[in-house]
Amino acid sequence: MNILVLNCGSSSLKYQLFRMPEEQVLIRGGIEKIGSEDALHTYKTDGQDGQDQTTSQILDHREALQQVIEVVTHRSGVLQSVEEIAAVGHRVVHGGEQFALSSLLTDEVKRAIQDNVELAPLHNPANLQGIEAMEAVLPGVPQAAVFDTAFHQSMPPEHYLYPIPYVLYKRHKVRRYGFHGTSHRYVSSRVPYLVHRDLMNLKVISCHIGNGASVAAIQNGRSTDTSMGMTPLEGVMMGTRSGDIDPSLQEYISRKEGLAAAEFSSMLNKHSGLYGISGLSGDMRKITEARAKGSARSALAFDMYEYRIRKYIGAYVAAMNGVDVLLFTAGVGENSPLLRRKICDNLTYLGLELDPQANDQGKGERIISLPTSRVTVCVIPTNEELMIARDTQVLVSGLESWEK
Ligand SMILES: Nc1ncnc2c1ncn2[C@@H]1O[C@H](COP(=O)(O)OP(=O)(O)O)[C@@H](O)[C@H]1O
Ligand SMILES: CC(=O)OP(=O)(O)O
Ligand SMILES: [Mg+2]
Repeated sequence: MNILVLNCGSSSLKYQLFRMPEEQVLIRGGIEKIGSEDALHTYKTDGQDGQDQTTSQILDHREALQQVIEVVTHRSGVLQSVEEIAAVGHRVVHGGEQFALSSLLTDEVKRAIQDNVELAPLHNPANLQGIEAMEAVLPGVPQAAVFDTAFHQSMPPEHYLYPIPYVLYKRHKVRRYGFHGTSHRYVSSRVPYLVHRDLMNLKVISCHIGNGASVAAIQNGRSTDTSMGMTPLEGVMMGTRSGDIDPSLQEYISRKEGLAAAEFSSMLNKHSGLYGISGLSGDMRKITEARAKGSARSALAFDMYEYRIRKYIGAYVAAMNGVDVLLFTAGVGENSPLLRRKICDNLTYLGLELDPQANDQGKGERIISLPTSRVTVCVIPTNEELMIARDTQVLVSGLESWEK
């Protein structure tokens, strides 16, 4: 069975086509700058060394998906026709309180995603566009939604409520939801394979450090707390997002700078974080390079970023009354030995002993602490797309009309 997995952003789209249950990736690709004259589509088929790319005018997600289907079924030679796509799985960022699990897409589920647009205005509209465009391009093909928020629905109320008037939760669902759940679920599910212990008896702190970044406390296999909140802005410092700030800054800065609410929100989401402090970039590779060349502002940005992640780790050790496994994942977490070392060098009070060689030189899924360490530190490359393909396979296999 071939399953197409889609991650639709506001101006981008990432996709992978899986052959299931073998879990073989037949083709992976992405389109950037959707809505412009020079949208860029890059893709790579299984076994191919380099990657192919084309630029063309792509005005919306429907056109983008038509091009994906055209590449998958014709240009790349991966499939012969669209008939060979058995199901589609979508990353949906905000599922609100309705979804603790992935779900087949029905009109009711789509309405629920629409209802949550207000809670994730940057993400959910693009996810819905992708779903509707796919319905038009592949009518009748079953589709599933896999929610970033679902894994964190296990948080208890004392962790997910804000200490503000309770009526706001009742009236408007103002609470913490948490994100990157598909990634935290995937990487924590890999822990038993690495440490040979039962996840049900482990306290795990999972650091998903990519463009967006979040830390999760996972106890007995379930998320008990996580750093992102009602939106993906709360928590640690990120590439361009501030993470936690004093809420009074809004009133003060808006008055001083004459900013409207939307402008203030845009400042926190797009002009803050590593980018805001360094004045250079939100990309950790550029910050690391500039820091090495002596840029004081990039060094400051790096130190703040590391410190704010470490504070959350400390908080979650306290929250769970201990930690057995500390794991790093996503673009920065997987690829920055420097960040991992700086974090771990300041956690020795936990009895944590990093293995410098394994941290610097190893590749892929691995333990990077010494055998004597009281906390096992791991790097586990995330694979949200595989998780989405697996959930979609399970969901469509249960369909009565299922014939493929
Ligand atoms: N070798 C590396 N060293 C440090 N940071 C890296 C490296 N490779 C990628 N990154 C960082 O990973 C981030 C992107 O992470 P990713 O998980 O792909 O994000 P997203 O899925 O949110 O777009 C960027 O900030 C990028 O700089
Ligand atoms: C929810 C979220 O922050 O996602 P991303 O890291 O892909 O921006
Ligand atoms: Mg990501």
